Amino acid sequence: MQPFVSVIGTTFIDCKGFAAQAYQPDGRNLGSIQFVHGGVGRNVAENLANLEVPTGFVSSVDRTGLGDEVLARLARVNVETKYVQACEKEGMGMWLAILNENGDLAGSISQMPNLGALEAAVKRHGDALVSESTHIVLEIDLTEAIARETLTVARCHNIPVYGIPGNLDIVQKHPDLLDGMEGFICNNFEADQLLGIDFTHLGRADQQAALAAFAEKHGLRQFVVTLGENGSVFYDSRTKEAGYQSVFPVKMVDSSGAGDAFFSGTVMGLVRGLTLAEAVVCGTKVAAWTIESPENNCQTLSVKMQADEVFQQLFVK
Ligand SMILES: Nc1ncnc2c1ncn2[C@@H]1O[C@H](COP(=O)(O)OP(=O)(O)O)[C@@H](O)[C@H]1O
Ligand SMILES: O=c1[nH]cc([C@@H]2O[C@H](COP(=O)(O)O)[C@@H](O)[C@H]2O)c(=O)[nH]1
Repeated sequence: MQPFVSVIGTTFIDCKGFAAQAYQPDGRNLGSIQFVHGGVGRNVAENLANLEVPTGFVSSVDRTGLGDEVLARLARVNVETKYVQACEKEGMGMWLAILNENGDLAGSISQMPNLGALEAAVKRHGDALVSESTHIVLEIDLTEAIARETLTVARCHNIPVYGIPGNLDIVQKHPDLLDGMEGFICNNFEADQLLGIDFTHLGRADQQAALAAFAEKHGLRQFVVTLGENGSVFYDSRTKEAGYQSVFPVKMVDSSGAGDAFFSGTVMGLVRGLTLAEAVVCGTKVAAWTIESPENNCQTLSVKMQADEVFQQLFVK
């Protein structure tokens, strides 16, 4: 059966400042400033489409030229946007970010969109959109109602859900949302908060044991924690497979979007039937390509060629 992944999440416009020299928080910093299409959900939808996974996006945008541009860019890579709500205002969030001279995040401020229109759309169309999908990707920190409605409908239709956090606002208060989820991927700082331990500073074996304990407790099938330049650790509670994946070397341009890209590559692998250990290799590759680009996504054509290459060479047995 041909996969179709529906991504439920936010659209942001990112304003990124790149420091040309050593960034000084209190001083004047010369560099370049760019507006880039962002938002965790939008980034993942574009990445999945670039990786040739048939994808739909469920979100809200502003009824403005900028909103039209977001939809046009997604249409160019064949993302289905029929469930995207056009709002008079506050349909899209904004993310102001400063990247230091090494491409690492030096500071940021987020302005969330108003999630009312998306919540209403999920209530109205949830059943239809889930029944049109083989897999769901859910940005889990939107509103509790969006998360619960999506998970309930997906459970009714027996459709697997992969979760990605935003600011941990919702999942931290309601960790039961992870119960029975197919997959969840977060970074080590989010794992510190969610697991309530100093996950970041554990050794690899203890990190894997902590993932296993959390996943088994929540009936979460696959749990991956990314560790920035130190790679990622993962656990699959069905196969009991635990492991560690190191990074591919990169020419750092902009680290933002790396987590979304890692998530996208891993989900692409899982949707294509790879094991979790194989899928995190795809995630690691897609993250590396994204880090080498000032955009939140890697370039379409090169992604298409390289993703296909990776898949063919490494995993088609
Ligand atoms: N400096 C780096 N070099 C190579 N790969 C990296 C680097 N930083 C991050 N990555 C890749 O991106 C993934 C996600 O990065 P991370 O910083 O953990 O996520 P987030 O962007 O959510 O904070 C990592 O698991 C790794 O595969
Ligand atoms: O409160 C939020 N801050 C930031 C983002 C988005 O997160 C992305 C950065 O992702 P990462 O965490 O993978 O670096 C940016 O595109 C930005 O728009 C978001 O959705 N919500």
